[in-house]
Amino acid sequence: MTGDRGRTESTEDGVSPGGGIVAELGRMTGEERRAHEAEVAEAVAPDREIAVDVGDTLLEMRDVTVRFGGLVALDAVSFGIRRGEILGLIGPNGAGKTTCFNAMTGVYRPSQGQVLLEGRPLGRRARHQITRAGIARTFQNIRLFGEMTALENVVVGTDARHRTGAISALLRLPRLHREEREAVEKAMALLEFVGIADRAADRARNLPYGCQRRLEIARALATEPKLLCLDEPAAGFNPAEKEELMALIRRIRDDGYTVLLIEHDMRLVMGVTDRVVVLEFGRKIAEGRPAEVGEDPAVVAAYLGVPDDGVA
Ligand SMILES: Nc1ncnc2c1ncn2[C@@H]1O[C@H](COP(=O)(O)OP(=O)(O)OP(=O)(O)O)[C@@H](O)[C@H]1O
Repeated sequence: MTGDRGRTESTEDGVSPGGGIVAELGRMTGEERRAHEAEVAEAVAPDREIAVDVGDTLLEMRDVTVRFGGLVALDAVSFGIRRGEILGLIGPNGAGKTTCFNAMTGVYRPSQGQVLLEGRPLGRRARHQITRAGIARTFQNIRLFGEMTALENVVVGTDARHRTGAISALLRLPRLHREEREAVEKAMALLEFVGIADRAADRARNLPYGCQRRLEIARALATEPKLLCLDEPAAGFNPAEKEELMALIRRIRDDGYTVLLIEHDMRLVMGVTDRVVVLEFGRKIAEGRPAEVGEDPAVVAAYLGVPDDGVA
């Protein structure tokens, strides 16, 4: 830390709200732009070598039961999420999808069973500890800091990774300055990755709905998760926006992340996922490749009469 003291880092140099970067992008040639995009991808997913291990189980739900009083919201549900895949979690309204997310992210404690991340039980860890352990999520109802800029919302996400303690922060030691600058650079790269760098300086509440959804994803990615859980990220999107979102989710996976996707829109689920788990009334009724699961009679029956908002 003493070695850092000689540096002339200032917090100002990183805290530009992003307008400069956007103008710079506009001036780039095609080749410069591609090189820049490669740098951005590198900043966004520094751990992309994890893709080498595609296939081993990252998270395991082992006989997980969640009860609310007399209601069994999840009934001995077991499935694994493999590293490097996009797993779809689908099922009619009230099937238990969000409860599954909540059990994974520490919002609810399973009444029975276990959630294991890389073979280790999450146990009674608090939500922030689970974020640090590597699970990030977005919400069905967007939850952003409306008065903060888009950039600030993502910087807040990077805080989960910071090592600077309260004393360093109070004394404003050099490591804090460095971390602040790195956080802003990383946040800018993430905004670019999700396609909203030009809105970096806008307050979150003033962003169009689609940008807010993308911002939530950027903020979740800022925690450098091993597992990214997306709860109905396409809700309220038109078909063109859904296509763009699917492309983004694939890019996230291709950059080395593992994605769990809750989605109502069957077409979206079938088009983007590697595997699908289907819940109905808190029970797992099917698991497999999207094409197989889509033809499973139990799944077809579960979805009969359920409007598929993906069909235009
Ligand atoms: N905090 C809670 N208290 C009581 N019951 C709850 C609670 N959360 C969920 N439930 C109930 O548990 C069941 C599963 O709900 P959950 O929200 O997980 O379903 P879902 O598949 O995500 O549905 P949707 O697609 O409508 O979001 C439902 O019957 C729901 O009413």
